[in-house]
Amino acid sequence: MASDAVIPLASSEGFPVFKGGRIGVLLLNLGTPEATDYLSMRRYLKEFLSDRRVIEISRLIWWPVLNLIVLTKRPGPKGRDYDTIWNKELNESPLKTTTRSQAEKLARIIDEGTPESAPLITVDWAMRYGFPAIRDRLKVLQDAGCDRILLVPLYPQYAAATTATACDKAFEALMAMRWQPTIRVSPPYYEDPVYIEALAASLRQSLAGLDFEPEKILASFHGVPKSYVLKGDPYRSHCERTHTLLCEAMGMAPDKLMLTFQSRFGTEEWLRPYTDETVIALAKSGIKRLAIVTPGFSADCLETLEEIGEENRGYFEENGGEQFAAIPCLNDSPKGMDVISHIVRRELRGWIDI
Ligand SMILES: C=CC1=C(C)c2cc3[nH]c(cc4nc(cc5[nH]c(cc1n2)c(C)c5CCC(=O)O)C(CCC(=O)O)=C4C)c(C)c3C=C
Ligand SMILES: [Fe+2]
Ligand SMILES: [Fe+2]
Repeated sequence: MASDAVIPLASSEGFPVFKGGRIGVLLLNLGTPEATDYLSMRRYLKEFLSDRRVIEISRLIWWPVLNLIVLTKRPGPKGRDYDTIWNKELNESPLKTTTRSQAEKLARIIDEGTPESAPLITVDWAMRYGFPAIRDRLKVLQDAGCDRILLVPLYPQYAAATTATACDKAFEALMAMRWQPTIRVSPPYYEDPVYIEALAASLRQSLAGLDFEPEKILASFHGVPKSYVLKGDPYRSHCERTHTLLCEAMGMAPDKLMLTFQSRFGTEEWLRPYTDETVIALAKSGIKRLAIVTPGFSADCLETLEEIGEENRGYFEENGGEQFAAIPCLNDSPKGMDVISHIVRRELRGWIDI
């Protein structure tokens, strides 16, 4: 997507010609393995779980646990989980396919909506872990003449383990640059009316397409250890706010559209209520029809397609539940693209009005 068109800056003889005048928009997401085999999975998990923003416990304790236990035991079974959701056509994970498509569609929206300013904007995408690497795509944008870059972390709710680490990685790359592009970072959008309306519209549409009416709906967000929030991470408050606004937009009480947290890792206590325990408790209490929506994920991924769509479906059915639906994320749907393009347009203001 990076265009070759650059704007050379005038330069006296004997000095380099600089390229500038363009604006880059870099969509950022978490990252994903390159393949599902043991070594690819190990490489991905090693990078991910070596991040101090993700695992905050002392390195003295974590290093042996990671290298001797986690990276020995986890790559195999997790690779098999990824196998069940893998995009076989493109031979990549769904997170990559969707993030690329979001960037391509955003470029088209900018192109079609604003023909005069569009040639000045280059849209690209990168992953915090794995590829395309943030450092490499920043370089591509700079080489394309982008002297101003908007970073767009695709996390509606801020967490140090996601948003901050993506920014850290971008600023780490900037540390090595003599001529740094000017950087803006788009804020978390957990209460943005465009996001809430998109979630509500997508949930309404998905519910209308089901052949059953759920008795309960879970709004399941990725968890973090409770200690991270106690130390000052606003993540839980952001999730609560999204949940409250979604309940209002849907006209549903919070005990009908319930807030839960998924994807626990390790032995520490994570944010509660846990999604899996809630699913089991609801099934055991006689609930027969359940739907789960995952508003914290901008794109479907392992955590939604496999953990919710397969694992939690299994828990529900094994414990007496009968009908289950995993509601798709906003992804690159028209509503999903409304959210991303709305944020990008707003955050570019002052640089360029599109
Ligand atoms: C162990 C600590 C982890 C924290 C803290 C954490 C926070 C966090 N993660 C996401 C979004 C995603 N996580 C994904 C996968 C995933 N997450 C962890 C661990 C933590 N996440 C691991 C080890 C994995 C890999 C799979 C596994 O081994 O279980 C994904 C999916 C990526 C994909 O390829 O599909 C996403 C997305 C958020 C939003 C978040 C904190 C708010
Ligand atoms: Fe995660
Ligand atoms: Fe998971």
